[in-house]
Amino acid sequence: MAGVFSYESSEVDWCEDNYKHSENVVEYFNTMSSFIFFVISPIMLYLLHPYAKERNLAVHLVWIMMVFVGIFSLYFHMTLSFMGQMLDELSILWVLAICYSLWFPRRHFPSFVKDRRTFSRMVLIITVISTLSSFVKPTANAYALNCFAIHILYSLFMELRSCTDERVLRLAWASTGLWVLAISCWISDRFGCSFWQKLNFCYLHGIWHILIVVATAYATTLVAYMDASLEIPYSLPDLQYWPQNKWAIGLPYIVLKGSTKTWKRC
Ligand SMILES: CCCCCCCC/C=C\CCCCCCCC(=O)N[C@@H](CO)[C@H](O)/C=C/CCCCCCCCCCCCC
Ligand SMILES: [Ca+2]
Ligand SMILES: [Zn+2]
Repeated sequence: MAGVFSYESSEVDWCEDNYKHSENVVEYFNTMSSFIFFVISPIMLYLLHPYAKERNLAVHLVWIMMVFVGIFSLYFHMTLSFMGQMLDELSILWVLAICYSLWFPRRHFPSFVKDRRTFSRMVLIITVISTLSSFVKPTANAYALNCFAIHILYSLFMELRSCTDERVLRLAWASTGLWVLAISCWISDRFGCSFWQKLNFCYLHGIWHILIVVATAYATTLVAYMDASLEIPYSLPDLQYWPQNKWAIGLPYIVLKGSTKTWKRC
């Protein structure tokens, strides 16, 4: 049992040289780049709060869980232990499960699913089964997780086919572009390591951490905005960027320009 916590007990080893900068930290840059989760998550919790308050406070679970993904990612790269690998991957699986439960469009529910509560229960059962199956062939987990991104992209494409709103389309392209950059770094670190070692540049997995967190911020705001337009249209959701809306770069978030439920009752 103690073996699963021991340094380098995972079968996965990223391109960055081990113990290059510290004898206690296996992959120094990959470990340090995990701090990006602790920077972006509180900002997103703050920016999404007006939408979460109006729609459902459970929305905050996404970025609370992202803090845990950051903690486990840091622990994994610091030790390359089997336990670190499983915690890192399983926390991502549960973030995905929360996103699907909250935001998967109702009209694409399977015919036997009547409402979101039943859909969330179905997602919960599938996630528990997937959690148990992840121990069968742990080296396949990361590939399975990346397949969800393909499904998210496909669902977004289907949803946005008829969309003409410039700001929404721009956010969708930005999220997709960031994800393409991120996954290129992940794949290149995995399969092109000897090339990057010759160039003495083995930091692509750390760069993936930074890009995927920003891609997640973009994608979660995009799906939350589409959800708000459908489920709470009276609140007149709009897209803005933090810290400076004029530049239309930075972190996207939702402002509610209309009345809230409470006001409506008065
Ligand atoms: C209707 C659903 C809407 C979903 C919106 C977006 C949901 C984002 C969900 C998860 C966040 C992923 C956080 C990634 C953390 C990375 C930690 C890490 O680097 N782990 C590696 C080991 O250190 C491990 O090898 C990585 C495994 C692959 C993870 C795949 C994550 C899929 C991310 C999906 C992002 C979607 C972006 C879509 C853009 C249009
Ligand atoms: Ca390494
Ligand atoms: Zn990582």
